[in-house]
Parts: sequence; structure tokens; C-alpha cells
Amino acid sequence: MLSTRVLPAARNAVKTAEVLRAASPALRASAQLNAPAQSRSLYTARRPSPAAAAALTASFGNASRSYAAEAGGKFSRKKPHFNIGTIGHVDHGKTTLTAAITKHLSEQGGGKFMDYSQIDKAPEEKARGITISTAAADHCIFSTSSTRLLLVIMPTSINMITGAAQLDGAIIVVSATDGQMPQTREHLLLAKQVGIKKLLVFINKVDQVDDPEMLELVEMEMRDLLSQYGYDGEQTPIIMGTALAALEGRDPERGSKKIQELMDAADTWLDVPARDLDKPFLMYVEDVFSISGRGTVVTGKVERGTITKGADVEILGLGAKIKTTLTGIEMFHKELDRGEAGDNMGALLRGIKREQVRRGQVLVAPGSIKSVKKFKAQIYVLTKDEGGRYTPFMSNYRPQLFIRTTDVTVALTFPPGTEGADEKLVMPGDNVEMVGELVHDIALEAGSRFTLREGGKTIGTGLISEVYEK
Ligand SMILES: Nc1nc2c(ncn2[C@@H]2O[C@H](COP(=O)(O)OP(=O)(O)OP(=O)(O)O)[C@@H](O)[C@H]2O)c(=O)[nH]1
Repeated sequence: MLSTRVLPAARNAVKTAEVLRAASPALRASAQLNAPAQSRSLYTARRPSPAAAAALTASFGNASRSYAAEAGGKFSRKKPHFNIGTIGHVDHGKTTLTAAITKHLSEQGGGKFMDYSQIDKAPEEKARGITISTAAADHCIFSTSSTRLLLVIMPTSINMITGAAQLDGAIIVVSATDGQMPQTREHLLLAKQVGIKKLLVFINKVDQVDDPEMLELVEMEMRDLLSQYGYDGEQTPIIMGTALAALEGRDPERGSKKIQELMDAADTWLDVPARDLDKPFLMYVEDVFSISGRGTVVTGKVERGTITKGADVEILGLGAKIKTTLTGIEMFHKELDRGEAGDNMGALLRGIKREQVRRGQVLVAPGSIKSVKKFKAQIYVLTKDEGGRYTPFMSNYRPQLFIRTTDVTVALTFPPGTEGADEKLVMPGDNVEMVGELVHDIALEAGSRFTLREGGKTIGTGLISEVYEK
């Protein structure tokens, strides 16, 4: 297993970077003036300490031994693989529901129970977008009757942005006591943005609401909201229950039975995504490890295409364009000959030093995508009700652009020839075409989606229409 858990020393360093990200607008502004330095420090902060590296080496070695002992020693693709996450407003019960699902599925032999504290144990990881998916992968993979599930928790919008690229489907958790809240709306928007086609809704904490009309109202409002954000408001399954009761093994009518309904709905309603198997290989780098005796391993998710052991690949972005050969592929404690779109895998690279690769870059089929600094995009600016800005911005606005596993400062201007560009204001709620210029190059193409953040909050989302090579 290529464990991507971060050990304490690395965590603290990352936390410092995270604090900077969440800092006041003034601090953010000054950090943005020094964007290259800030970005460098972020990447440096992610490097595991020697102790962490040693532990990873040990983990890699042990894992190799443990799966060698398993029958066949190969990862099975029998059931379709599906990454599903809980999203929604703070305290509405995402963690409790995730724990309840693992309990329920484990009782049916579909995985190992992870209690609340296990899921919640790494707040720093959650804060920086390394979601529970890696922890879940470490423990086990959950199965429903027809699907393999990897459970992911997205407690905050930042996780949603940096981690949601991995989500194939999501359960939006809404507390029956509050109904929809600003983060419910923000997460719906972001779910759409990261390409999640279908959602499930779990109206939680029904034990705290006596009035059935109140529950109906929450459901009606959720259906309206789903439609408003381009989801199927009529057909989307909405399940009402109590995650806490399910977790505590009481009130099965509103507890475990509702979790079963939710899992049945996941099996029937959510479509296993059509993987982009035929497109050129692209995997984004989440973590890089040096494994003694073996070389440099990068972990991340394959966004598209397939790759076989021995294939040539290119490390691209953040100033790099390096050709190498992929000499090993590993996933879920198993060695593979082939990786494909949707896989979270580890790739062993020939002749590459640890320092040559970093989070935010991509591994690609050579020549299949360009790494660029300049692009044109359609941008939606979030309203304050969606958690966005209260005030408009002007040309040359410099927020942070998040895409895949990286974030880079971008200067946004109006396309050449825009009338009154110097005085033009972009209001919260606007949909606007803009040209972006990044301080570092990253692998981009028409159709790439990104998110804009400033001062610790999401302020916009975008879709690239054109890239400029020079
Ligand atoms: N009464 C009741 N309380 C619940 C239920 N589900 C969760 N809670 C409680 O609600 C609180 C928040 O639950 P969490 O699961 O931590 O919520 P979360 O959405 O993961 O919260 P963040 O990670 O902070 O965003 C906890 O105190 C839970 O025990 C439920 O069905 N009924």
C-alpha cells in the first residue's frame, strides 16, 4: 500500500501553510504579492520529514509482503469502483453518517467499521483537503450489493475543492432542524462544478423534529434547490433518518433501515461514471515518496486514460517537463500491470529524484497536454449567500486558482477589446469571460475546471475555453 497518511511533523508544517491560506484578507493580500515564495513554501511544507519517509518506506514494504500473501495477489475489478462523499453544512452530520454507513456495511460483511473518532481523527488532513479517502483506503474498501465504495468526507468547502475532484457521487447531508444553509448551497454548486452528475440527499437528525410538516418543508426546499443548481430535483432520492441512532444501534426504523435505503439508492440511482479510458493518460500528483531500494513513488488519481507498466510518461507543470518510465503500479495493497481512469494509484518512476516531482504536477502520456500560464475562461462569481464575496472586483484581480491538487495565484483581466475594461466591475453572481495569467505554469486545456479562492473562502468557479501557449 502506498500510504498517503501524513505524519505529525509534516502535518504541522502543512498546518502553517493552511493558516496562511485562511488568514485575514490583509495577510492574504501581502502573501499574494509574494505569491511565488508562498507557493514554494507550500510545496516545501508538504515534504515528509525523514521519520515520516522512513515510516512510509516501512509501510510500503509491509504492504508489499501482506498482499503478496493474498490469493492471486491482484486487485479485483469485479465490482465497479465508486468514490462517494458526504458533503453539506457544518455540523449537519457528515462524519456521523459516514461512521454509520461503515458500521452498517461492516455488519453485512462489506468492510470494516470505522468509528467517529477514527474518521474524525485527522482534522489537519481534512483541513488541507487530504480527505478521509486515504484513511478509508488504508483500512478497507466498502461494498454495497453491487458497488465498491470508497467513502470520502468533505467537511468544508476547501476539501470539496481540493479533494472533490476525486468524487464520483455525493450524499448531501442536511439537518432537519436547520434545513438548507449557506454551505449546503455552496457544496451543491461545487459538486456541479467538479462534475458530479447525481446526488443523494440525507435529511438527518429527524429525531429532533416532531412536526412532519417541517420535514416535508425541508424536503421541498431541497428539491427546489437541487433543480436550481441543475440537478434532478424531482427524481433525486431524499432519505430521512438519524445517523446518530444508526451509529448507536437504536431506533432501527429511523436508523439502520434508513442507512440501508441510502445504500440501495446509491446502488440504483447513482451512475457509475463512464471513465475516460480512451483519452490520453493523465494522473495528478498528490504525494511523492522516496522508497529506499525502489526509488521515487508518486500517488494520485488517474483522471483519464490507461497506463501499463513500462510505459513512457511525462512529469508536467510548475516549471517541469521531464520524460521518464513508469516501472511499477500499485493500488489498495496490490501490484498491478495496468492503471486506468478512476484509480487512485501509486506510480514508481525510473531515475527520478524525489525533489524532481511535487504535488500539483501531473503525470501524462508524453505530448498529450500542455503546461501553460495563460488561458481564457468562463467564470461564475459566487454571491454572498453562496459564501462568496460581498463586493465586486475589477480587472487585474488576483485570487488563488485551485485545480486538481494545486493552487496558484492568477491575475484576472477582461479579454482584449472589452469596452471600458478599466472601470468595469464584476459583481457577485456574475457570469463573466476573463483571461487568466498564472504565476506558475500548470497542465491545462479547454474544458478544465477550476475554483477561485480568496481570504479562506471560495469566491468563484471557472471553466477554461482556450489556452495560450506563449
Ligand atoms: N440528535 C441527533 N444528533 C446528531 C445526528 N447526527 C449527528 N448528530 C450530532 O450532530 C453533531 C455534528 O455531527 P457531525 O457528524 O460531527 O457533523 P459534521 O457535518 O461532520 O460536522 P463538521 O465536520 O464539523 O462539518 C454531533 O454532535 C452529532 O452527534 C442525529 O441523527 N441526531
